[in-house]
Amino acid sequence: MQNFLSVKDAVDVQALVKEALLYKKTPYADKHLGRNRTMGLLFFNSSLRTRLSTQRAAQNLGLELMVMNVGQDSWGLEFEDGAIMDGNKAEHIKEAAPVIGQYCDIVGIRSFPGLTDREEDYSEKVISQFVKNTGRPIVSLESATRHPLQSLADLITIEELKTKPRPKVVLTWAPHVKALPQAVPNSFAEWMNAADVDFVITHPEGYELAPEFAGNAKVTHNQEEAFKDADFIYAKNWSSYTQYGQILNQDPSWMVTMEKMKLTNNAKFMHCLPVRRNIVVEDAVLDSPNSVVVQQAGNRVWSAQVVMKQILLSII
Ligand SMILES: CCC[C@H](NC(=O)CCC(=O)O)C(=O)O
Ligand SMILES: NC(=O)OP(=O)(O)O
Repeated sequence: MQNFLSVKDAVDVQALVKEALLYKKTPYADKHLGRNRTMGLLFFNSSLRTRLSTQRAAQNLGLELMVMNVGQDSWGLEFEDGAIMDGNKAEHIKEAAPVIGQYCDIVGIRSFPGLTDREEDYSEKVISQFVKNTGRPIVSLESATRHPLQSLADLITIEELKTKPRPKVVLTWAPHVKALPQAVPNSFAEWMNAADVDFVITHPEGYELAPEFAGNAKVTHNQEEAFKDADFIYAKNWSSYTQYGQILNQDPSWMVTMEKMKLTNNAKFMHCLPVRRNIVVEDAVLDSPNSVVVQQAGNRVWSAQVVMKQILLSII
């Protein structure tokens, strides 16, 4: 595995899930693998789960770690080719990336989209410049359009909790107070489309995901219809892709409630976190035994660990 940017970097998704579940039973089985190797984690944006789970996974593999908040701990970075750097950015990615590659054997990058220029965001300008200039394997810690470590953890959770060979999995849009990226739903959709599940996406009009991500999913604007007989409900807010970065709808009737969960087949409730209680989902659902958001977050360790193992095997 050269980089981990999307589901396309997972040669065998089911094998990756099985390896991750094995790590869950034997977390220190490969404690030697990362000896004398260093992983750098660069955050352009906030994080709790990704920051901590990736560090834990690295420790389980014997990797040394460096963590940096780009722009706060380090210099502001310029990504424009040919830029005349007379503003507030002191360093160009063409220097920063190869220098980071001098210190780290693997580099993780979190960089959210700007949500103003769709072409720029969907060209994955930031992470692709790190791939081009670092000279080391790059692991996405959530990029402008995807969050693969989250999606792998989501699939691990569904695999360990499903009660039938092909569960019905519903990705539902929910309201939010801010314009959020499409990265988590995009990524969840492409991993579900690569898995053996009955996948349904439900959202109000105007929130269609890019076709490359929605793939063959069934899409409906009728949330109650989507919830019927569902085995997993995955809630997430995202801003419009078609009217890029816009909040078109904050209709509270799309919030996930116990009443809606009663339409399902005793479904488990999933969310990547952080979640806005009583905006995205009501307290009663999150506080119910059907919420698996903490177990799901715990699986981020095994998701990161199995990916880092594959990357280490490609560089040793
Ligand atoms: C893992 C999710 C990260 C991010 N979430 C947020 O930015 C939520 C911020 C908020 O609720 O204020 C997102 O939606 O992509
Ligand atoms: N789900 C997730 O990636 O959480 P953080 O943004 O806290 O890392």
